[in-house]
Amino acid sequence: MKIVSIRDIHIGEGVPKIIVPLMGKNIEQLLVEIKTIKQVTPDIVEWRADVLEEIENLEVVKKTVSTIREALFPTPLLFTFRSHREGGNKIIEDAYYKELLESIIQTKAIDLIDVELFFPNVSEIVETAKAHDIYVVMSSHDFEKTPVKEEIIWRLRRMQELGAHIPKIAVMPKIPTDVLTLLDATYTMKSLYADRPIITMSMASTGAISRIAGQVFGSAATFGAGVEASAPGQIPAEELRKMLNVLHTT
Ligand SMILES: O=C1C[C@@](O)(C(=O)O)C[C@@H](O)[C@@H]1O
Repeated sequence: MKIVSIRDIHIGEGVPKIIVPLMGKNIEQLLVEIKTIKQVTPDIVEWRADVLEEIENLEVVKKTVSTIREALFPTPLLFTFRSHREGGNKIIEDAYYKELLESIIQTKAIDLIDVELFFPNVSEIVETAKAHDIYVVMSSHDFEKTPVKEEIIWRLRRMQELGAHIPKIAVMPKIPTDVLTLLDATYTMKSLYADRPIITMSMASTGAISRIAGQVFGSAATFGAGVEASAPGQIPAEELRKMLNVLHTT
């Protein structure tokens, strides 16, 4: 089992790591948000760059990422541009998605980068990330439903084949047993196929249980809300920490 280590954070070992999203629309908002979320001592911070007003201005994005980096260091930083088709905030051209991700990788101001499984040319972005020692969190989101167990496992295994350091999937439950499907797929993946950490979650309040049960079923990290949630069902990071500690120690 490969552990993903960034300074003193070891993903894939011990209690699931708490990832807190940054949702500011501009640098001023982001800096205020950083001050607040530092109080909950996140293990990792995710910058949801698709929320940034000036996302189409590459120079602004690069400047913003280095400001965030400076304000947060040594906390590991995950850069995410969530595409509109997977629940994100902005529609951009595929060519710009690639250019954006590769430019941010080249700044080396981040530790991890989210790359969507269903994006064309994902292998090229993975190669660029690896060449710059940036970890790839490959992701897939289904905001409409929970795919069947085999499909969830197929996607996670495909991410592994494509060289992701951390495969990740988020799905929406329609009924409580959909949450069981996600947990079952997670456990099977973890026990039979995964040779590296994976992250899984079932969204909305029905799925919230999956956000605290990672250590039991095999999800190595969990997203907890800081100032603003980035997906439905996220538990505030402070509460999440307490819940994980209770489950870990008993
Ligand atoms: O992929 C994910 C998971 C997520 O969608 C969630 O459900 O917590 C939140 C996103 O910010 C993150 O990029």
